[in-house]
Amino acid sequence: MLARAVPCRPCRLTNARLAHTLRTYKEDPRWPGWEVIVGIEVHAQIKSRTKLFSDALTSDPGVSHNAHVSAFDAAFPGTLPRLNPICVDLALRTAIALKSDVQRRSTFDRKHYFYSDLPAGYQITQRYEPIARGGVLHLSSSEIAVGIEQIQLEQDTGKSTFDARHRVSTIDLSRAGTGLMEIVSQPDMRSPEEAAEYVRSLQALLRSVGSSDGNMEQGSLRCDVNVSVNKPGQSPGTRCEIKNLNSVRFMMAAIASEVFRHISVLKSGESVSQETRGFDEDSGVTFRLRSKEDAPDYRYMPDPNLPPLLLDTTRIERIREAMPELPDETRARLQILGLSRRDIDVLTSIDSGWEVGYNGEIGKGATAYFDALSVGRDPKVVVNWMTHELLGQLTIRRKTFRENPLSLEQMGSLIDLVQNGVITGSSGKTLLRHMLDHPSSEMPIELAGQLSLLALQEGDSLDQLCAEAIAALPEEAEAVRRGNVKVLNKLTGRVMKSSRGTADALSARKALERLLIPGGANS
Ligand SMILES: Nc1ncnc2c1ncn2[C@@H]1O[C@H](COP(=O)(O)OP(=O)(O)OP(=O)(O)O)[C@@H](O)[C@H]1O
Ligand SMILES: [Mg+2]
Ligand SMILES: [Mg+2]
Repeated sequence: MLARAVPCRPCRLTNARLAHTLRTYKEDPRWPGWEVIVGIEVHAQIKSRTKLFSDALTSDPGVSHNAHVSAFDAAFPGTLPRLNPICVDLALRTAIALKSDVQRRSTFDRKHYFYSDLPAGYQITQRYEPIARGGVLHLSSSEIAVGIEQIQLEQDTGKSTFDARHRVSTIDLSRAGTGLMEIVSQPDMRSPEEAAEYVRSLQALLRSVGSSDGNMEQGSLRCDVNVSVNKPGQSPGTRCEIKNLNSVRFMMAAIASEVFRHISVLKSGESVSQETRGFDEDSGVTFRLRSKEDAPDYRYMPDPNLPPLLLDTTRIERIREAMPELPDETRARLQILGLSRRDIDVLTSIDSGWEVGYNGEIGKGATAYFDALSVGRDPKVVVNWMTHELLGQLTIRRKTFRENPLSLEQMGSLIDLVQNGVITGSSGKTLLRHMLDHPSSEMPIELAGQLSLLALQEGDSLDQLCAEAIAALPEEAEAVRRGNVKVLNKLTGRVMKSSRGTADALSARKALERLLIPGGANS
């Protein structure tokens, strides 16, 4: 019975995982008669100021070569690792957010291989006893839950670059030793789209807990994708692993290309052999790196310099209590406020920096900005201004939300001016564009005055504009006088145009009626 399923080691089958295994097969028109299974290993760089086992600073992309390297990162003999507690705390935040089972005792192993960007000749990882096991990630825009197999801490490598012109390889150790979390999923995805959704949901989750900035383009999140193909109802096929995919788009293309390759191998009567493959971004196909037979022997062994990591309940509970709101909780809350799914998608997917920093302080995130703006204001009005106007105008200017120059006070006051009829909606938009083009600390009300954008109230100046419109369009005015009120729209349009949007359409229409139809309803 499902509810009684007992977790088993080493990969704990949670109830969610078991329930998911029972997912019904849905035919995909791209590959009718075949079922696709995808499991993903994500390497996420831990957002810590210093490295996993040394005091050297972690680096942003673009930092000069070998700028941040300690003697330990360069594998000087006699240097010893010292575990960075911040990296552990951030991995714990991730584990708790993924409902993973934090292990009270975990250990570190050496994975040996020879490569020029790995000065020690081994990488420290957690092969046998990872920091967390099990867990689940609910995909944001579907009902699907993907099981998590385990989360392990490990070191990143350096970077080697081959300069073909000068025929030299350069080694940059600034990245060497940066903390990574390897998050291994269960094979629970069934299409390239679900894989993409998994990665995006995971990115959102990591950002919300502040444990990684999860940026694939900048290399702070990298994916290895495992793909297999089987006939529906049969057991899973042999998996091939595609290494080091650095964009969601390429990952989807790599999965599709691999699925077609497996199908053609199987159709030709042969069997798929387990391989590690790469993805060629130009041709859009995967290529063989090595087969299972020539897989390297990593000679795993416990690292003798690192004692087991023992975590007491107090430390785990302290972190659990300080957990910020998670993306699915945010979505549920925004839904209750009456926001549409589309608006929620936009708001929560904006690359806006830190929703919540490591110390729990609110950053300049889009949802935090929205939350602060909607205090005392209609959330639907606020989200409209944010998603349609502010984001729209930022996008036109090729700016991200991080570069939004409008303070909360300025944006809030702009919304209030429009809501209270001090400026019209169209003047509000003009003002917003002006404030984006000329960032300053001036408040919108002052700027509206300087730019003559204050709404024309009913009275002399509006009447003046109406009189001018009547003089400019005598035939239309006559038609209205004869009772054809439809033509009022044209005259109203004229007034709006000459007022440069500062006239309110309804007031202008009323004023025109009063001037043209004496004794009419509005006189
Ligand atoms: N039949 C399958 N089809 C697709 N994916 C699978 C299948 N079986 C397992 N997987 C996925 O393969 C991945 C295996 O990752 P794991 O880190 O455990 O081992 P590995 O790839 O052998 O080791 P390494 O970390 O050295 O790459 C998991 O994400 C798992 O979900
Ligand atoms: Mg792995
Ligand atoms: Mg792997």
